[in-house]
Amino acid sequence: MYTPFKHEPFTDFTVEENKKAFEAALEQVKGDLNKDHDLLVNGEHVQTEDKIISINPANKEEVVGRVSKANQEIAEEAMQAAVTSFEDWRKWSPEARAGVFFRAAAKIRRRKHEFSAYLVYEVGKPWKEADADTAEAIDFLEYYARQMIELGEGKHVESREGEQNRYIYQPTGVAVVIPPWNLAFAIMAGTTVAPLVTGNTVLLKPASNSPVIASKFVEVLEESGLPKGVLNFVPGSGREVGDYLVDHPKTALISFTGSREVGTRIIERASKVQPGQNHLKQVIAEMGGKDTVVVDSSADLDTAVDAIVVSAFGFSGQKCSSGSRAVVHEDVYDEVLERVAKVTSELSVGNASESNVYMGPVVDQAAYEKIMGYMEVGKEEGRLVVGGTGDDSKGYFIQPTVFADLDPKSRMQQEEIFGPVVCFTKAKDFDEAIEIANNTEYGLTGAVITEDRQHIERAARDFHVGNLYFNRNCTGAIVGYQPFGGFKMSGTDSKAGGPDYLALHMQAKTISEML
Ligand SMILES: NC(=O)c1ccc[n+]([C@@H]2O[C@H](COP(=O)([O-])OP(=O)(O)OC[C@H]3O[C@@H](n4cnc5c(N)ncnc54)[C@H](O)[C@@H]3O)[C@@H](O)[C@H]2O)c1
Ligand SMILES: N[C@@H](CCC=O)C(=O)O
Repeated sequence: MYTPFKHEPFTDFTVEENKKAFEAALEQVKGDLNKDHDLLVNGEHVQTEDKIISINPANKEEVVGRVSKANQEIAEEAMQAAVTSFEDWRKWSPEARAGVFFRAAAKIRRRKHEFSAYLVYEVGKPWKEADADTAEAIDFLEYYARQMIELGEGKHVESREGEQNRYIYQPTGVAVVIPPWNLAFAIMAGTTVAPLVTGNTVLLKPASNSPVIASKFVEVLEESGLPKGVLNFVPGSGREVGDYLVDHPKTALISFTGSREVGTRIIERASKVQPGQNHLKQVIAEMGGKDTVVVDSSADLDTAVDAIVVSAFGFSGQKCSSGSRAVVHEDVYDEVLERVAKVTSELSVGNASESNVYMGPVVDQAAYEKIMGYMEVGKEEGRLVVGGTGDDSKGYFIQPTVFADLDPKSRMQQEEIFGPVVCFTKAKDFDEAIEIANNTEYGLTGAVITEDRQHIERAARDFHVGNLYFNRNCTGAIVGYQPFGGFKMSGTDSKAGGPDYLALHMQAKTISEML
């Protein structure tokens, strides 16, 4: 028997004991940096000459780890292992499979700060963000394992005289999992565990900015009793290994989370039937966002300011759920803008390993240059209110930035910047605010700050996003409470951490038996 699902609590770092424990974990992990990490192919640890060098974005000199890189030959071996091991793994009972992930969750919980410390070093997450990322990873393991047990019997369909009917779920086959670097633990773990616990075998190709945390997770799954070949770890270039696996005729399912550009490319490639392929590939693709916080004239302005700041600058705006647009009713526009600018100018930016830092670096040089490029666009299209500067001499630090008076159709209000930048646009009334909010190609998250019940109902009906929040920020979905996934170009609306998610990794089978 298993206990009911319970969320992993966040750590309160104002408690001295917790702060000390986290400092100790940072110290311990620092001593473990710059080590080699292997591939995992058919249960064998494999090292290659060619490595992904994972760097601390807060300190370019610091190597977090050196991760062996797969090529197409190794990817092929891993694919064969996944195909072979599927025949046994798919027959494991849901309880037996779930048991592996309950054990893994327990191991991660015991070493929670250690995993979070890796996130601090590898992707520059401030303590609280790193802790939340690890907690969400544990939640995904616990939640999906329980869900699989519940789905194990299938769902009820009617039988009738002389005929017994059943409706059961069976795994799809070999899954290729391609996660992003930003929720480097939670999304990587969640998208890996969902296909595994449902009986598929997996090839995990981690993001090149976060292969070390992925390698640590794979180690835990190995120690938790996953049979050889069921999970294969194949870090490598997206274009080389990613394309090879996406195109492979034995690939049955692709679970991708990342940018719109790569996601739509994967959907297109996966739709092409390859020689020797006699099935259609299923694709889950969760992609970018251009998320809006709408502030109504009736809004509580303290709530509005907090919602805009947290949405825009949490993890330096590097979340698909980041609120990079503020659409504010003209009656309160000037006041909200002034107050957001003040709070923004006081946010601390620095090395994420320091406890009091609100915003760490952005993830790498390419991200730094892209975001700094948008600063110039913003100055041309709107008015720079605060921030706009960066420093990449030691790490990739960018000041939190507010632009005002943007045209809703401007590039700043349409393109995903994925950095610490929020752009204000004025709306003459609530209808116009919702129209502006909807007017992007994305449809992932949104928030509305209002005290008006009719406006709540209007937005609930017409604000076209997968995750809509009232009177709070638009980030931080919690497993089981806020199943997460977007509409339009934000993805295939596969709600991660929700009751329908596992079914996307399985095929439903109807069985009818004459009695
Ligand atoms: N909707 C969501 O749930 C969600 C969650 C997190 C991040 N995101 C989005 O992810 C993006 C940021 O993440 P990113 O920079 O890692 O995205 P990305 O698209 O650059 O990379 C995502 C993954 O795809 C791989 N990849 C790159 N090229 C590939 C190819 N040709 N074939 C196969 N795989 C390839 C990368 O190595 C990485 O593992 C943002 O757009 C963000 O909004 C979306
Ligand atoms: N699920 C996360 C966002 C994932 C994308 O980066 C949130 O709700 O903030």
